[in-house]
Amino acid sequence: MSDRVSSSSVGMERQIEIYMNGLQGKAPDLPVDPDRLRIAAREVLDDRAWGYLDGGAGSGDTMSANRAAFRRWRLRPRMLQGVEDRDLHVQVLGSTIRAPMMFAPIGVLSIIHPAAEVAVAEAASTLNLPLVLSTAASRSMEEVADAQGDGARWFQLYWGKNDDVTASMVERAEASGYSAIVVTLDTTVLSWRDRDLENGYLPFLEGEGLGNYFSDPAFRRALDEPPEENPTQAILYFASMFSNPALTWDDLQWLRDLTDLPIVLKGILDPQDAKRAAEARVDGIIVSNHGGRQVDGAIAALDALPVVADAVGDQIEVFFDSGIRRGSDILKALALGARAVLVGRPYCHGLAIAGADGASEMMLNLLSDLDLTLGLTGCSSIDDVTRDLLLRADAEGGVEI
Ligand SMILES: Cc1cc2nc3c(=O)[nH]c(=O)nc-3n(C[C@H](O)[C@H](O)[C@H](O)COP(=O)(O)O)c2cc1C
Ligand SMILES: CC(C)CC(=O)C(=O)O
Repeated sequence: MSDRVSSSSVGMERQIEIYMNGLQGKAPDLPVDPDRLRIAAREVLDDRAWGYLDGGAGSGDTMSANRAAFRRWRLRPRMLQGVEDRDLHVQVLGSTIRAPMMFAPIGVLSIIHPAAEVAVAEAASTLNLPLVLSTAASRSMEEVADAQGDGARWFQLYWGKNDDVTASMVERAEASGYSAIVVTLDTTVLSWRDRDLENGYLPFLEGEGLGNYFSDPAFRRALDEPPEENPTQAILYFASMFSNPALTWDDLQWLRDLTDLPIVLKGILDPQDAKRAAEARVDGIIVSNHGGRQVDGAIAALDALPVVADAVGDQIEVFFDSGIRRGSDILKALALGARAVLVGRPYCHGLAIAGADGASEMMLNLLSDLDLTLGLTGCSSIDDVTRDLLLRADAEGGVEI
């Protein structure tokens, strides 16, 4: 038995900080409840930016399904497991990270906060959690890398129609210290998005979120005039080339030959695709439906996770996003086969309200919730989180034991 009389952890430290502030009459800067945080973010954003951030494809059915899927799994905690010292570290693509959580790639953050991706990089640096930076970042990937310092970062690639631009993006990512290329597969075209269509709004068409393209030498070479002199031409060129619906599995070899960095495919939902990814010698996959933003009526990402994880076994690493809001959601995703999860909209809610501090506070709260829930279920490390922890619930949330 341990002879220590007190224990501490990121979760307890955060609780104590919040309760001590409360004693002095100081409320947390952000709502702790992710649903209330979302509503608070809505108050500070204009209708068009809000519609873009919060919206999904079509009816929003898949966004709702993402959340509902978490409720169909219940945790069965174990007692007296000696959980005083908890270790949240995990190995991803050969590196150790502080906890199985990352900032998901979200484009055009200039519509959420003027400091955009630079603020998110600062938040990632403060918390020592990895950032996955979008190709459609409002700021150049080099500026974001400088803001993050030596923290872990991956670069998300929109593999477009101009091979020179794709190669240039990958070279720049290598040169500025990004340690993996995440290729997003589920956005071959932009989906039918009711709210953006009703608002007649796409941030890119107003020049938002193109800083990383506008700073790219190959992108600039493809234009007759520099984007500063003729933004309209640059924007239209971006819209025509940013993605490439003609790509097939055979094209992956081109990318594999282009870089020695690990490659992770984002947007996998089908076990056959997962197997193809393993055959294609990529290093990982992200089970994701893009936060319900692409295929209206697509299956919940969490429903896809266990089948996909089983299909690839230990051949490649499996990550997860779409609908993560709470520590228990992360535990469920880990138990169903994910090595780590990506968090999307919630950190943007924090960013909208309080910039870098808001994004880091939201992620710290989630990290704290994860730490405490891990211990409360009887686990001391991420390796302890196995499928035995979960039971499948029926539609009413009941469980047959
Ligand atoms: C406003 C917005 C922009 C996004 N931009 C990108 C992007 O540029 N590249 C990408 O791979 N995924 C993008 N995504 C998808 C996220 O990376 C992630 O898959 C999704 O947000 C996860 O779901 P969640 O928001 O429910 O956590 C975007 C999502 C949102 C909400
Ligand atoms: C289309 C991209 C540039 C941004 C994105 O992934 C999204 O809006 O979901």
